[in-house]
Amino acid sequence: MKSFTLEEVSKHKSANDIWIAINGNVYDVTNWLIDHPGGRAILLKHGGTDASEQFAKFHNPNILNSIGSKFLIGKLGLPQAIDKEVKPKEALSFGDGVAFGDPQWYQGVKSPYYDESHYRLRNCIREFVDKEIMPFAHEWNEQGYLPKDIYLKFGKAGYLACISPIPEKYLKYPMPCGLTLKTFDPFHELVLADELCRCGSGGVVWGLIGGLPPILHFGSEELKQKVIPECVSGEKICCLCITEPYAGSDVANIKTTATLTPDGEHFIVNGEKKWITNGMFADFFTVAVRTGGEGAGGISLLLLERSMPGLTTRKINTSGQWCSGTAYITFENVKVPKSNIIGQINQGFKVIMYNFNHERVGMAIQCVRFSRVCYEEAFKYSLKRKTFGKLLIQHPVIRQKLANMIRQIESLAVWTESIVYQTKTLSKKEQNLLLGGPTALLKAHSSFVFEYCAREAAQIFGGLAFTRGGQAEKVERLYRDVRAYAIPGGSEEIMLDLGAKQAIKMSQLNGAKL
Ligand code: HEM
Repeated sequence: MKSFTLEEVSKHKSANDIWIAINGNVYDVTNWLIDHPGGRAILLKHGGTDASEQFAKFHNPNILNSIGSKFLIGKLGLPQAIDKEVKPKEALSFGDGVAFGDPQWYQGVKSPYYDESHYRLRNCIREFVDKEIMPFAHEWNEQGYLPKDIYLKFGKAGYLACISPIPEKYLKYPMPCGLTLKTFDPFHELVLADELCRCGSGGVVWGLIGGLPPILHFGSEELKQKVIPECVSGEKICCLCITEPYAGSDVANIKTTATLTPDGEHFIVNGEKKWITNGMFADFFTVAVRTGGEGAGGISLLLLERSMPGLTTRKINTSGQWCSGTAYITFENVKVPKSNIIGQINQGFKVIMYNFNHERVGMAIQCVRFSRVCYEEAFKYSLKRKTFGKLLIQHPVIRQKLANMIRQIESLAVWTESIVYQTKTLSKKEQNLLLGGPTALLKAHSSFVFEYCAREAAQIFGGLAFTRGGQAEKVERLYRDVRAYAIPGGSEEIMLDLGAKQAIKMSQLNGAKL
């Protein structure tokens, strides 16, 4: 990149030719004068100068990577022709270094859960998110979908294979950062999801994560070959269709029917599904249907395809998660080959339940990072915004808010890691017995913490958090995304109730003297 001295920059300060230096880079903003949302006058006032400090007061630094990149013409060099090479100081921590803005183990605190392979994955995915996702999260949410390109990039880099670890025979691209299925553990999954959530958008995260687990764990080999390779490479998308207008957390009562044709070769599917994540973009639909009598024992899971006549998707306008394609889906006499059944007939409830704990822990992991994002953004802002002659952070009331966020985030993070460790070490049978209750309670706790942090961060940002885009972009968006963590995947109320009921059951099993 070309290098300019500040003296050279200072010669460009008229409306016809205006340069500004920000954070060591030089921008030619002549063509941006008319469009600049902060007005033309302020750019003219700072034309020809290093306006890094003033810029920091009013902007989300991300815009330098998105909008700013269009005007970037070079970097700010030293007055001498040759830049002196400055040796960076050995960083104590990984990331931005904001205490509690990243997990403790990034900042020198010892953890038993992570080894060199997790560090490597963390470093790769951070670079990917910073370059390919973070600068565009706002734009994608506003437009209401993720560009096809990002699925392909994410798939090609191997990350889609890490969401639920996929056997190597289905992978078109290798797992990232030298990982193999053999060395992969649930903490790699945690690191990946956690780092992905730094983008500060539940919509982006859900948009990228598809509904593969039922096929992966219970599909026939033929179905696996048909669906998994293309979904893991990012070419196709698979969604999970359980919830209906009449049955949300009450899964056992779904009404969509699948009736066998007289020749026994096909199912005819009729019914509706609601709030289906990725439903607008999906090529494959794993659909919970009623094939038998009432209740959990009459449910099966079927694979449907967009190309099947009678399947229609309609967009639902939601308050958050704007780019995850939430859909209302109708099935009118959709003819589905019998071989598209996932698992055994009338055993679908087990297939659905099989992944519930995994999904709930995943949501807790996301809530931990989203809470951190809210805290980190508010923390940074409180160090630059002044009110009543003092920085926000100098007001005890603001420090109280930040401290209350930290104590909740850290305790949630530690509990989440502890449960992830159980999923790594306990057998599936032991997990079913021991983890259902704690996982339900963790999931409920995580959305309470997330909601608290989003609220408090929004209060610190004030009016900026009431504005879409700009400095509080992430906080404003996450505040809207919170409901997607408090309701789906088992609402807070159902999770708390399940947790309490499991506590009673476990006490009896433990032989507690009650
Ligand atoms: C490459 C240069 C610049 C770009 C790309 C840029 C871009 C933007 C954008 C996109 C916004 C809308 C709010 C947001 O999304 O953050 C904005 C607002 C603003 N900008 Fe800039 N800007 C630049 C330079 C500057 C400079 C040097 C100043 C000087 C202080 C400035 C002052 C402002 C102000 C006061 C606002 C309004 C803030 C508000 O609504 O609260 N900008 N700018």
